[in-house]
Amino acid sequence: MQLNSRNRTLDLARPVVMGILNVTPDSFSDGGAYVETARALDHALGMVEQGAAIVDVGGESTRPGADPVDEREEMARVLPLIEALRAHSDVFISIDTIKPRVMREACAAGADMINDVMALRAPGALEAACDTQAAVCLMHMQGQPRTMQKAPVYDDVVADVRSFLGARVAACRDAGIDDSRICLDPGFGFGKTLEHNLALMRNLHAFVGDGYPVLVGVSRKSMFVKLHGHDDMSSRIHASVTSAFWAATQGAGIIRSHDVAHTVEALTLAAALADN
Ligand SMILES: Nc1nc2[nH]c(SCC(=O)O)nc2c(=O)[nH]1
Repeated sequence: MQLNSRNRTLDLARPVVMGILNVTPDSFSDGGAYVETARALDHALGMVEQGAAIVDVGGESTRPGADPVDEREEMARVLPLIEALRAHSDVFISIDTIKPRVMREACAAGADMINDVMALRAPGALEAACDTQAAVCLMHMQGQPRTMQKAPVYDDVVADVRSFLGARVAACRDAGIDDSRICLDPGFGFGKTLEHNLALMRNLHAFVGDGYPVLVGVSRKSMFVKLHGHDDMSSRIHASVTSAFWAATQGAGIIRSHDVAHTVEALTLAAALADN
């Protein structure tokens, strides 16, 4: 299994880690820590050193309740970092954005992948993904970040999310985006209760069976607070790393994580235990 962009191929024979780099003042987990480009670059290169195969750059927080950011501000945050990172590393760079203009400018600056929590539904997003020839991650979200956690409801969350992603894949094909550039993501915490998230985790093999690399993003998310009945960062990190191990055993291809070194270790153990 691999993921192609216009001039890079990501080998997914074994699951890889996508290191999260939020250059946003309000990101829930590390908001504001890496806003200056030099510090952000340092952190990105550190994650590469720890074994990240992808660095996911985000300029707009999509945590529940987050305020939207205009595209000029978002580009001001992400483009200097993408340019600097491209100049210092050949790591796969993804841009975590829903805005077509930001997609285009980020790819022109050196990004290889568009990570879109709206699955290219914004007007112009499919065209941007097609024209840039970037790899794309299509993620499921029910509703909008500001309100998605109010009362999410599904007939059958696994079937509903798979059906949505299937429809988005069809839209990508119609737009001329090759299957080899697509990965899929159930969107943990994006319009899901704890029970919905657990059902999706339990059924990751079904998503894997749909034939596209599966990206899993549970890192430091509040679903673990509800599961464990208490909230501290180390507890969220332990649960995230354990989930990474589980996802790897179920065939996930990409694990999105704030804690790269620990997640790389979990995937190394999963590979060692697999009969491959
Ligand atoms: N593909 C993908 N992209 C994401 N961007 C965020 S933003 C909130 C956070 O960093 O937890 N979450 C995800 C995720 O789960 N999947």
